[in-house]
Amino acid sequence: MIVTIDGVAASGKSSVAARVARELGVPFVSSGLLYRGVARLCLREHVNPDDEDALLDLVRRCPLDLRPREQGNEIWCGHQDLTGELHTHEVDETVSHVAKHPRLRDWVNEQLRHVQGSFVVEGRDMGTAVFPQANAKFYLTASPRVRAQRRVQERDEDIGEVEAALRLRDEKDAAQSAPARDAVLIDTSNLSLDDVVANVLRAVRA
Ligand SMILES: Nc1ncnc2c1ncn2[C@@H]1O[C@H](COP(=O)(O)OP(=O)(O)O)[C@@H](O)[C@H]1O
Ligand SMILES: Nc1ccn([C@@H]2O[C@H](COP(=O)(O)OP(=O)(O)O)[C@@H](O)[C@H]2O)c(=O)n1
Repeated sequence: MIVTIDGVAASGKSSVAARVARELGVPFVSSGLLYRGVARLCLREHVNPDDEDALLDLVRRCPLDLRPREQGNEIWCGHQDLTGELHTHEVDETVSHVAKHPRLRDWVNEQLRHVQGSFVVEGRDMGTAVFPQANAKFYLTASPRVRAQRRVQERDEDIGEVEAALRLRDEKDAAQSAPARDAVLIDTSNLSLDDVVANVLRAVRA
């Protein structure tokens, strides 16, 4: 069984995916971490994120390994764990540049299609481009203000700046962020995490 949870930045995708996967007893997979991993490598190796050929060369030289773990996904590059370096301001600013290239997206999607068995997968285009055959699909949204409030609880940053950055990333990610026609849309603005998880599980089990 494959369950896809797509949605805009900070709408709750990874938190919901982790909880739903635990309830179903299956792994969860965070596709955004592969894009974040490429962005991290770009920054480290001083590669231009707008140069698709250079990005493809980079992932050939430093292949990234996405490891689904119950407590959270990990990204490794050879023997190096990059997981702790993926949610920085710099990576947030770079990642949408990396994610706009079709051949780089094909490379990411190929990694994701290697995942076997049942799983919950979250991102932007999991229910559309990558797993159109999924058994259940969800698309999470929330107002930019609410999403910014949730982010500042995790990181000590200015709420206005966080909201502006989220809106900008939504714009840059718009091309790959359309909900699947058969996805259940959930506006999480006025829902608790428990409510969202309960809604998703109810629909999956129906
Ligand atoms: N419905 C919700 N109500 C309250 N807080 C939530 C809700 N959904 C997510 N959160 C919190 O918002 C933050 C961002 O959620 P996260 O799962 O990281 O979003 P995404 O994966 O979409 O970026 C997390 O701290 C999470 O606990
Ligand atoms: N399936 C996906 C997942 C992420 N992404 C890109 O990767 C970035 C980071 O995704 P993420 O899911 O880790 O980010 P948040 O939504 O958690 O902020 C997004 O802003 C997109 O640019 C994508 O294009 N397609």
